[in-house]
Formats: sequence, C-alpha cells, structure tokens
Amino acid sequence: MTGFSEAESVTLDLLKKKMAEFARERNWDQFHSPRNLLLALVAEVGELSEIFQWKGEVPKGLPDWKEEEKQHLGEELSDVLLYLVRLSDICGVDLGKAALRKVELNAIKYPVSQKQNQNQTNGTTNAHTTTAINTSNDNNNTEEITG
Ligand SMILES: Nc1ccn([C@H]2C[C@H](O)[C@@H](COP(=O)(O)OP(=O)(O)OP(=O)(O)O)O2)c(=O)n1
Repeated sequence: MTGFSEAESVTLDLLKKKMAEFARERNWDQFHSPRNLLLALVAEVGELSEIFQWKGEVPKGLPDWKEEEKQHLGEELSDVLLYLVRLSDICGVDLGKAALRKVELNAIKYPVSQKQNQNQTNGTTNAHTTTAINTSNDNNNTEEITG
C-alpha cells in the first residue's frame, strides 16, 4: 500500500482508492461484498458507541479526555468512515455527490425560518429559537419546534 504524504489532501476519492488497493493486495475483494461491508460497518459503529457508553453527556471538544482516548476515538471514527466509503464504492454510489445532494435536500426539507434570519441580521442568538420544520415526506405538513 502506498504511503500518504502530509501535503496530499484527504478526499473521499483518495480513501476509496486506498481501500480498494488494501483489499486487492490481500485478495480480500471476495469478502468485500455489500452485506459483509454493511455488517462490518455496523460492528464498527458499535465499537464507536462503546467509547461513549456509560460516560454520560460529554462536553464538546472532549476537553477532559486523555490523548490515548482521543486517538482511540479517531481510530473507531475512521473504521466507520472507511467501511462506509468502501460500501458506497462496492455499491456503485458516488458518496461525495450523494452526500452533497442530500445536504441540498435537507435544506429544502428544513428551511431556515424567518425568525432565525432576523436574529442573524440583528446579531442576536437565542438557544431557544423557534424553527418551522417540515415533518412529512410529502412536504405538506409543517410544525413548530423549539430548539
Ligand atoms: N476484511 C477486512 C478487515 C479489515 N479491514 C479494515 C477496515 C477497517 O478500517 C479495519 C478493521 O479492522 P479490524 O476488523 O481488525 O477492526 P479494529 O481495527 O476495530 O480492531 P478490533 O476490533 O480488534 O478493535 O481494517 C478491511 O477493510 N477488510
């Protein structure tokens, strides 16, 4: 497997190629079926969950965590990402394009409310801003939630 130079930017495409190379070199393409990859992905999500299990809520940035704990977290997050990238590749889905499209769909489904716009213009922030969200798939139903 080729090394990674610091100057090289990490893209989904690079990770896709690295995973394909990793599997090919070990003759593991035979094991990287959609179902196997999905199960491996779910197992890694389980390992990721274990890191947070029983800790209660933890502050953003994980300020109290030891360096080894953060490194372990990075490893489990990476396993999830790598299997997701590989699963997408094996299924013939362009994950980057699909994710960008999904972000756009999300923005249509959950429009920014007028009130939020006003708060941004005034420079005010409110943790309990009321947002109009769409809760149905047919885009007909909206309801108010407080976030
Ligand atoms: N058939 C396989 C096995 C492993 N991997 C790669 C993808 C993951 O990034 C990592 C997973 O390796 P392990 O199954 O050894 O899992 P962990 O690294 O989490 O080790 P452990 O479960 O012992 O904590 O290796 C892979 O692509 N295909």
